[in-house]
Amino acid sequence: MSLRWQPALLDPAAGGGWAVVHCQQGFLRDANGVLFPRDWLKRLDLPLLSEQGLGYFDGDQVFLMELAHPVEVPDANWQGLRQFMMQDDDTERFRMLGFAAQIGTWANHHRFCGSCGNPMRQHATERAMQCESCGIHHYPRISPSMIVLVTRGDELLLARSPRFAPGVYSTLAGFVEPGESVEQCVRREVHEEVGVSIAEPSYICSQGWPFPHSLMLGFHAEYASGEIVMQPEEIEDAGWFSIHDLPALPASKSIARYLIDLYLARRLGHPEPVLPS
Ligand SMILES: NC(=O)c1ccc[n+]([C@@H]2O[C@H](COP(=O)([O-])OP(=O)(O)OC[C@H]3O[C@@H](n4cnc5c(N)ncnc54)[C@H](O)[C@@H]3O)[C@@H](O)[C@H]2O)c1
Ligand SMILES: [Mg+2]
Ligand SMILES: [Zn+2]
Repeated sequence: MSLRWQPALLDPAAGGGWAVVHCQQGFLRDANGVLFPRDWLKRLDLPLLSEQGLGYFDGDQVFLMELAHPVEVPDANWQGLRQFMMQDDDTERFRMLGFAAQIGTWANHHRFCGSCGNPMRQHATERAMQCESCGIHHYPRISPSMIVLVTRGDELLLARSPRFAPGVYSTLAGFVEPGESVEQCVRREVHEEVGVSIAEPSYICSQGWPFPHSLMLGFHAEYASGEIVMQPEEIEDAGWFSIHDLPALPASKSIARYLIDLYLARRLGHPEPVLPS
């Protein structure tokens, strides 16, 4: 099956095509969706920070207009990326918007060179920003992060961050630090966040996660030793939950939920879930 959304490097100097409009607050949408005729948008007085060629949706060229702040457009409103994820059954559209949000945020944050302070411009043949003065390149930022389901037989170790929706418990996650392997990160983060030690973690699968630019590397690990000691600030509550009595869980499109559902399916002999790509 061919995918409806295909990223590609398009020249923003060319006219025509469709555009999504993004700023820190989300995407512009109207009754027709998130794609607007690009030439029509160009006639509006938009606070444009950057314009990027993104790729093809259903074979049509799609560009991104990254704005400094949200503006009022008649019969349109702004919607955050998380809302699209929660509402959208159209996973291809969410993939496009996740890509657009990451490229937009990156382009916004690389308008000036971090080395010499001069303006940056888009590289002609690569997805990169290049300094006009010192020549340094900046590629889109991706942050590798581990996510792990720790289990003890029929029990799952789940935790709450103060950022979660009320009542929701999830698997443990954390950013990989320079110089460490993902497996070392799994052990370190589990120890930092809940104080327990684990057996050798096994890799399950990965998921690009555009909040804001993570690559989630998903693991399973059996508990080895130690009592739960919660990390102040990061972890609001943590505990062992029976597979027969689980709390509210993360959104079904997340790898966190997939790792939990996969363990339950294997434990209970049910069909295995599929992680939405
Ligand atoms: N897809 C999923 O199912 C899922 C589930 C949980 C978490 N996540 C994602 O995993 C990532 C990491 O999880 P976490 O928030 O628990 O991380 P974490 O445990 O490492 O702690 C977060 C803290 O790390 C620091 N931080 C922020 N960005 C960083 C970076 N790029 N590198 C190093 N440190 C940074 C900040 O102080 C932040 O408050 C986040 O992007 C989060 O959105 C995804
Ligand atoms: Mg964490
Ligand atoms: Zn420079």
